[in-house]
Amino acid sequence: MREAIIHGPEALTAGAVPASNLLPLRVRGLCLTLGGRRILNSLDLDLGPAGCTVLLGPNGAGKTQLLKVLHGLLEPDAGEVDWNGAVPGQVTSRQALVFQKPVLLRRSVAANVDFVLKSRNLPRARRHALLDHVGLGDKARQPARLLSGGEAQRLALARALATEPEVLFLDEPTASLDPASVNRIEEIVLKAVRNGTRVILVTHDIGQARRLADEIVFLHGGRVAEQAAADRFFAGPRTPAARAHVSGGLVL
Ligand SMILES: Nc1ncnc2c1ncn2[C@@H]1O[C@H](COP(=O)(O)OP(=O)(O)OP(=O)(O)O)[C@@H](O)[C@H]1O
Repeated sequence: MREAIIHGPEALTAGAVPASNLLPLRVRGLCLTLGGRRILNSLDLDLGPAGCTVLLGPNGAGKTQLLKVLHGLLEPDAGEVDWNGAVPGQVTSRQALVFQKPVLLRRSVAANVDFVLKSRNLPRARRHALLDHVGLGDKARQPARLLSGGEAQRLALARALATEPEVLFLDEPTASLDPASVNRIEEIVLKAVRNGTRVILVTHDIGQARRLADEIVFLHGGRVAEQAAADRFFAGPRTPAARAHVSGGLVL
């Protein structure tokens, strides 16, 4: 388990957010059908107030679709999503979602951040600190389309952090990045968690899950098959599907 969340001077310089009022999250009986197939099947989930929850599960388990439903981008067929008394559509602006393939404007790095700041009526002066925070301070004038994959992902994170989200959803933020880029992004994520942002992250990288997670949620068959503190989970998953997944086996 990582160290406790710090609300200290570092938090003030790196875009601290106050402890979220959006948690706890309570999900009951969530059902989602896409293309005639049941993706989420009476899924129940409870998330506590702080830290980093990592969603694990085989390809097609429904991790991305679950993030979209929690963030209010997809309407479920049935079930209840309760962000501490609010439905997803009411709280989308207090959350941010970063996709595996970041969606960036075909403008400069700086303009990408400015766009988000302006849309939220936040001071443009914050841009400098945000780009420094993600290690892109020297690339502000560069067109975003010329960034490497890791740099583009860090710009996407800067844009997400610019809104000071209470909840940050990250969908495979380091897929296909080299180890140095993975490290840099993990550092940014850890800082966000320390600063009080509630992080919900999808990954297939078991090492990353061990490094970042306070808690693991394992999805299988459209449901939460297992949920446990990360230490407990990695000491020995209790379900056969999670055991197979962690050990690299085929999950049926
Ligand atoms: N618009 C759609 N229409 C039909 N099926 C869809 C649609 N979007 C997603 N799906 C299906 O929903 C299932 C769950 O998709 P999802 O992307 O949530 O999986 P995942 O757990 O994130 O997988 P991966 O680990 O491969 O990213 C997949 O079988 C996918 O093909």
